[in-house]
Amino acid sequence: MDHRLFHIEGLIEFQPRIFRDDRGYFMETFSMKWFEPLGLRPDFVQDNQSVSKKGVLRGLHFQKPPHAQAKLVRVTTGKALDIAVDLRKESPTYGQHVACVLDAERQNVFYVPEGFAHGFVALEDDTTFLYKCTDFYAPDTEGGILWNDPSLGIDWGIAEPLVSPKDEVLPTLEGFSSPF
Ligand SMILES: Cc1cn([C@H]2C[C@H](O)[C@@H](COP(=O)(O)OP(=O)(O)O[C@H]3O[C@H](C)C(=O)[C@H](O)[C@H]3O)O2)c(=O)[nH]c1=O
Repeated sequence: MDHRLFHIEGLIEFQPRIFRDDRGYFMETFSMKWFEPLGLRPDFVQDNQSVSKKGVLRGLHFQKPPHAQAKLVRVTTGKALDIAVDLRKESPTYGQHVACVLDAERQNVFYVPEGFAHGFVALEDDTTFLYKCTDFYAPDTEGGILWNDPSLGIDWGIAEPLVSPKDEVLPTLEGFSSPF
């Protein structure tokens, strides 16, 4: 299992091995063996799936403690630009982000620990986004950051994404008090 770390501590991109043959392909899409050598053992309790048209942007979301979620995200059809923003108050990279392109060709997988706002924009139609979460859905604890907050400096690669009304009114980082 190849993996890549980033300048923001805790974020990991995994590249599972894809066994292709004349039938198609086989791959392991998650294994705790990816995490144990890194000293991690995330307790995933819920799987989610969404399908998005090209240009749909979902995020930047998080759940507040005690229902904060670490996520393991991947794309099984289409392509997405995935974004994780560090909201850990004590982190030297607070407010910084990592962008990771997820696509059905590479079948790469991105791990986002607790303490991050997470979102993605679909770069192709019918982008199927799957993710494992380490806590259950807790709508009363949902929070978020505005996707185009200038202070984040995120290049989403799409000028006018399709954003839900709920996401369009999320707060900017300025004046935001992180719960992490
Ligand atoms: C997240 C979630 C939602 N729902 C229901 C609530 C709504 O009636 C409906 C759509 O929810 P929402 O518009 O919040 O879906 P997204 O905008 O894709 O939200 C996700 O967007 C970004 C990418 C994330 O990382 C989060 O996991 C998640 O917030 O599904 C559930 O029943 N369970 C859930 O875990």
